[in-house]
Amino acid sequence: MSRKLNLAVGQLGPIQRADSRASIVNRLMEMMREAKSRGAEFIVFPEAALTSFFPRWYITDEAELDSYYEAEMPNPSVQPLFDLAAELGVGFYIGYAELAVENGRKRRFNTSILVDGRGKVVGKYRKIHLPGHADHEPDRPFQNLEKRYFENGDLGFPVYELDGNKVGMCICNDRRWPETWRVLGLNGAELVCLGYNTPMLEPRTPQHSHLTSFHHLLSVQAGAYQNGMWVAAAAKAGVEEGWLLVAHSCIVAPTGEIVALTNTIDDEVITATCDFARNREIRDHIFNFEKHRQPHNYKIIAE
Ligand SMILES: NC(=O)N[C@@H](C(=O)O)c1ccc(O)cc1
Repeated sequence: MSRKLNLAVGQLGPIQRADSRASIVNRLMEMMREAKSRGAEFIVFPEAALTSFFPRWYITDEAELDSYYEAEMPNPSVQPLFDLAAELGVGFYIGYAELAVENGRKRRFNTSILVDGRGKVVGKYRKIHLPGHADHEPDRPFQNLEKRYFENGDLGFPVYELDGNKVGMCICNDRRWPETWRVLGLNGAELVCLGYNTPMLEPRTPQHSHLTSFHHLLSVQAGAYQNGMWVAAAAKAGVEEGWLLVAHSCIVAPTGEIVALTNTIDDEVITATCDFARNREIRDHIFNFEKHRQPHNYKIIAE
């Protein structure tokens, strides 16, 4: 019998600046309960799922900036979500802004974790491709200051054993880069979890704004197909602090087919059964890496 995972994606509607961590954690818990009632064993939540997407603002006050980060994970405000995961036996992926102190230095990362069905953290990823800019650009309608507020991730693209399945992670802008998916594929991922906050308006290339959803799905479907992996992609969607974020959270099969897709811009749960035998249909044939890859011709992409 093939190995299967009943999977959910928990799309979040917007989080406004004034929303408390407790109210957000309640929304996540409600979606986790719904996922469980629909038979799911694992749920994927968005990038920066505990706060409004603060890189849209130029923040000069350090204490204010720190208030968007988690210095520990779990911490008292998110502990109820971990407790519920253990109670229901539902693991999860979640993104958050991480504040770490390493060798006496404050470090900031755009981070995600994998939590198993016992409520235990089994893996961490720090976003590698940071979009945007490091300096205030006052002519923009909103900022995209990820290069100011985060360091590039330093953990590579690890793949973790999670309740018997091989699971990798990436975050938002990472999905646009084929290298992300290929490295995860080479590392053995069977399922990749992805959270994102993507504004519909492209301030520097407004002629692409109507393509935002297309580019999102194009990237995720290509990543899944070209590496024979399942992908679960969770948006923070809807009108957040006045700006519309793309929705279209989805579960994509190793064939590149969308098997579940949200149809709102609010909190919404979608589910699908991942049959890991389907990965082999791709990886044993059209994308059989051992047989068909030609890495000596690819050196330029890693230089
Ligand atoms: N959180 C992210 O990485 N978001 C980026 C993305 O979706 O690639 C993104 C894209 C366009 C923007 O104008 C701002 C941010």
